[in-house]
Amino acid sequence: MTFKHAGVVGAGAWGTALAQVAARAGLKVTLQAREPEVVASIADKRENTMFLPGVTLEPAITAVSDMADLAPCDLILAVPPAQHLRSAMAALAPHLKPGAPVVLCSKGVEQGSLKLMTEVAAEVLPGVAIAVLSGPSFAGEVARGLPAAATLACEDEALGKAIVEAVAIPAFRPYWAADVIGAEAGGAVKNVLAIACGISEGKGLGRNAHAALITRGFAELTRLAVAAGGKAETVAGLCGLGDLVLTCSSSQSRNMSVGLALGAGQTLEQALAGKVSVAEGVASAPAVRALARKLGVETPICEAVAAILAGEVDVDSAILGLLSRPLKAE
Ligand SMILES: NC(=O)c1ccc[n+]([C@@H]2O[C@H](COP(=O)([O-])OP(=O)(O)OC[C@H]3O[C@@H](n4cnc5c(N)ncnc54)[C@H](O)[C@@H]3O)[C@@H](O)[C@H]2O)c1
Ligand SMILES: O=P(O)(O)OC[C@H](O)CO
Repeated sequence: MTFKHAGVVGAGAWGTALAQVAARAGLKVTLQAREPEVVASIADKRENTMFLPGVTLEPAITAVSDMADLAPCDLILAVPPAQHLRSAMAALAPHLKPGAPVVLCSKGVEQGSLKLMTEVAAEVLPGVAIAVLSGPSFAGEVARGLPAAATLACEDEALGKAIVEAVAIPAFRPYWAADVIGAEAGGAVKNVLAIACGISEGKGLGRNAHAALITRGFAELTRLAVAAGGKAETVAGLCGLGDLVLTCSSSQSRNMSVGLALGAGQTLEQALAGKVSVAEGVASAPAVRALARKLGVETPICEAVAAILAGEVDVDSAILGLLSRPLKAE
């Protein structure tokens, strides 16, 4: 099984960076953008000035507006924000080449339905082979060719390894795993935990608190992934622990940045003002909280983030609440 032509749905920072990777891996790439100005800037300047400025795009990338232009693609990378995956895949469905697999690259849990991305895709694209790409990967670094590694999860081992072969380059190393649920759960929950780490940093709570949040947050992420049907060993890899460490450790993260602003005393509205890019943890926090409750999983840090974002509790009270929890075995 080989692929020649990748279609990328969503030309935000990550969709554009993945288009770069696919082009560098030797694929022809059609990048579908929602914004006409993105299509124009790629055509005119070879640059996505709105979402990934400062990176010259590979000649093999063509930007289009119309989903129908993805009809010849034999491999699809789906990279819209998580809350728009359903509508984007519904728009793609009539144009999807028969047999073309779809790799889900969005990180989040759908509000309302509380569904993971593979569950959403299974509903909108019945019968289509699905894979998940997730891991520690800031788009700007990947697009500039700095080294990164990620998990490429696909239940069908032969297909998963064929996708790995198709998109791998020395500077972007996907590792195959069978466990799609573990891979996507890690990416969804780490965004919520990164907001918590940002709040801690913004409040000046210190490095000890930061390490405790990452570690106890990882316990929450693991519990939720396992309860959802994933495996603990999957989230101990790039798509879970790896991405959690990255996202909780850098102000390059949009999620951590929102937390930093909240911790410094801004309102959520102020923290998000003027941003064209998406901080997925903001939309996913209430869904992660509701999903954890539904599955009977204790996630006190995600609960605290969801409560702060919803305005149910202020930052100081939420921190006090976490520090006052009953002591227990690790
Ligand atoms: N940026 C990264 O470093 C990175 C890395 C890995 C994964 N991701 C994930 O990739 C996904 C996309 O993030 P991004 O960083 O590429 O986006 P972005 O923040 O750079 O851009 C916003 C995206 O949202 C789209 N959008 C806005 N409103 C929309 C609507 N109503 N319907 C459909 N699409 C809409 C825009 O077209 C654009 O593609 C997210 O789930 C994110 O977690 C991002
Ligand atoms: O900027 P963030 O917080 O959306 O994180 C980007 C990627 O998910 C990091 O792997």
